Amino acid sequence: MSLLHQYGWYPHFEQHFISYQAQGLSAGRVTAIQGFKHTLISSAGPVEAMLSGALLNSRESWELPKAGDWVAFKGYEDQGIILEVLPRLNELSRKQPGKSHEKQVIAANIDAALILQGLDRDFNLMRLQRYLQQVSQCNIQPIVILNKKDLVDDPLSYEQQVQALGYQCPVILSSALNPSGLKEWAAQYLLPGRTYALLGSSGVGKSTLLNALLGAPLQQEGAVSTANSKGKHTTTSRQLAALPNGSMIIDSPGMREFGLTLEEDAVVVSHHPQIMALAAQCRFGDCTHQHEPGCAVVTAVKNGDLPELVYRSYLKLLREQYHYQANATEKKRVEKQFGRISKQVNAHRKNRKY
Ligand SMILES: Nc1nc2c(ncn2[C@@H]2O[C@H](COP(=O)(O)OP(=O)(O)OP(=O)(O)O)[C@@H](O)[C@H]2O)c(=O)[nH]1
Ligand SMILES: [Zn+2]
Repeated sequence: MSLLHQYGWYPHFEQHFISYQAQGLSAGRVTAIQGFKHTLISSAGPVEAMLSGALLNSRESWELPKAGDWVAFKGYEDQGIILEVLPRLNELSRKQPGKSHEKQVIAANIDAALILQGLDRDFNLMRLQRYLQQVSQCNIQPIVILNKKDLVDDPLSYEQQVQALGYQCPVILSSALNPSGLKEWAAQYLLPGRTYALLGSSGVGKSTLLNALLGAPLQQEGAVSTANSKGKHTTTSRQLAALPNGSMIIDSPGMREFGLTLEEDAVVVSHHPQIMALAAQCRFGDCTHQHEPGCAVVTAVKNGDLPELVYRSYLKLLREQYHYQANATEKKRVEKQFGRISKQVNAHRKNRKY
């Protein structure tokens, strides 16, 4: 297998690359970015590349190469100039914090996202659900990893709580401190030639996990710079790391700041399987599942058929979405409505005494 195929060179990229190949360009995948320096892996091995001026000046920042992107570049020995980014299969993106219109792409061409939570104080179903929704919206398959299982007596109960959310995704109980257990689930879920994004709050064990999977601490690729008389370390860390079994994990700094904000045009409801299934039975096709008569979602919450947590999380996401989109008057109306719904749910809960 060629080096490119080992790094996830799917037919999709191959097809889009044909015209660039005719122009004498090479293909490479971005494994790390530091400032202007892009480290690529190409069929001839690693290449240090810069963006061409034309690319840099003609594109929005989210269109520029990110970890995991495939690019067409002009090679000069082990250096290169990136001329184009090949169309992405998907992008792990979020809305740019503060800037309401710009999206921020953190990584590209991801087969699955490893969403880590620690079974210590970090465990939070509501937050987990937000990750699940965000990742699903990006068309990326989620895999939940409940790490630090060694810290609790009943790890299975946590797994069941996650399963109850209704996402059809693997839920793995893990301890990053136990390499043999780790290798067992990794062999099952991390496949050669596939790319995984590593997500999770600070301290959940991302580095510990990645190092254990690599079998050695992730090498800092920066060396003492000879060009710099101060001998300052350049600290380029690999952002896309190849594991010994041939799978790849993207653990970029951007991922660690992955705020879970929604895309502006995202339709919240369509990414929760349980709500989606119920919505088909709502009286109105455009039901927002808040105040509408004949809403199957609200009925299911009241009957206890839909976990209240799922519904609360849906309302919260919906409210956030309005927060980004709505003008001031609209916002007030929605806030009021949200207050009313929360009260209803609380009152209902009191009646049912749970
Ligand atoms: N008990 C236990 N501790 C763990 C496990 N995995 C990681 N830890 C510990 O949790 C702490 C944080 O782990 P890291 O791997 O640094 O977490 P991280 O997610 O990389 O954190 P950031 O770099 O801040 O994003 C370290 O002290 C680890 O030794 C686990 O499975 N069980
Ligand atoms: Zn409804």
